[in-house]
Amino acid sequence: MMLLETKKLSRRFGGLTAVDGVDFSLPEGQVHALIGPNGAGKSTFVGMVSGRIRASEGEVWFDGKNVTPLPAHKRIRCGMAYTFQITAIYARLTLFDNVALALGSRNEEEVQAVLERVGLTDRVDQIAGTLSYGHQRLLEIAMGVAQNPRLLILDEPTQGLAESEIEGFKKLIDRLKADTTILLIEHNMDVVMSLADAITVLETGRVLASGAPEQIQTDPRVQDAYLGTVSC
Ligand SMILES: Nc1ncnc2c1ncn2[C@@H]1O[C@H](COP(=O)(O)OP(=O)(O)OP(=O)(O)O)[C@@H](O)[C@H]1O
Repeated sequence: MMLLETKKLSRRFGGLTAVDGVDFSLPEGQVHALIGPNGAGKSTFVGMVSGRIRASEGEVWFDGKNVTPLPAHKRIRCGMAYTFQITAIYARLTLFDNVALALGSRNEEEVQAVLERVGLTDRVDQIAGTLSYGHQRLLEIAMGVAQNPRLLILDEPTQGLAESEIEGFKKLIDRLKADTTILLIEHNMDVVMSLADAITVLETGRVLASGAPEQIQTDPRVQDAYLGTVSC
């Protein structure tokens, strides 16, 4: 069954159509990467999926229900979680408090179990703002997985990470995908190719191509528009 579907989803900002009639489906259990050049509409698309941005037209279906009219907090209750391009942690609070807030519980075992999933257990009492940038991003993912989501949306999770942290991130996604369907906006093609079961390429708000990584990598339209490889 499809966990997430969008039907002719569009968003206009004044005269600009940022997302233009996107049909998209994501089966349960998949890691699906959304790629495309800057301004292609990726963040606007996931904003409409999560309910932070209102759709101009079209529908979002989640777990067999039309969630288009639901505000973001109700979609979270349905099982969606997301992290943003910019980190959204409580910088003055400890890791424990950050995760406890996301969990809605101060149960020590539960908080530790969440931190364990992202490999931050040894920093439970540290003030979040003093973490390295890479660790702050991991904490943010921890706050997303704390809700045990059916769908985890990650908007450019590796942006600003060091090479060594990116390797750790790939292992983290490998572990998380056993329990969670993942929609990943990502610019790093190495990360996309090693993690994604399927890829959708957006260009000027439209789906340029969608399919398995091998298919996308060799698609001449994608190479021309995005991957920058010369094709004959
Ligand atoms: N609130 C807004 N008001 C006006 N225009 C907007 C707004 N949000 C996005 N846009 C425009 O919509 C288009 C798509 O933007 P969006 O951020 O969704 O692209 P993106 O693919 O996520 O880009 P990037 O990779 O740079 O994050 C861009 O032309 C952008 O300038």
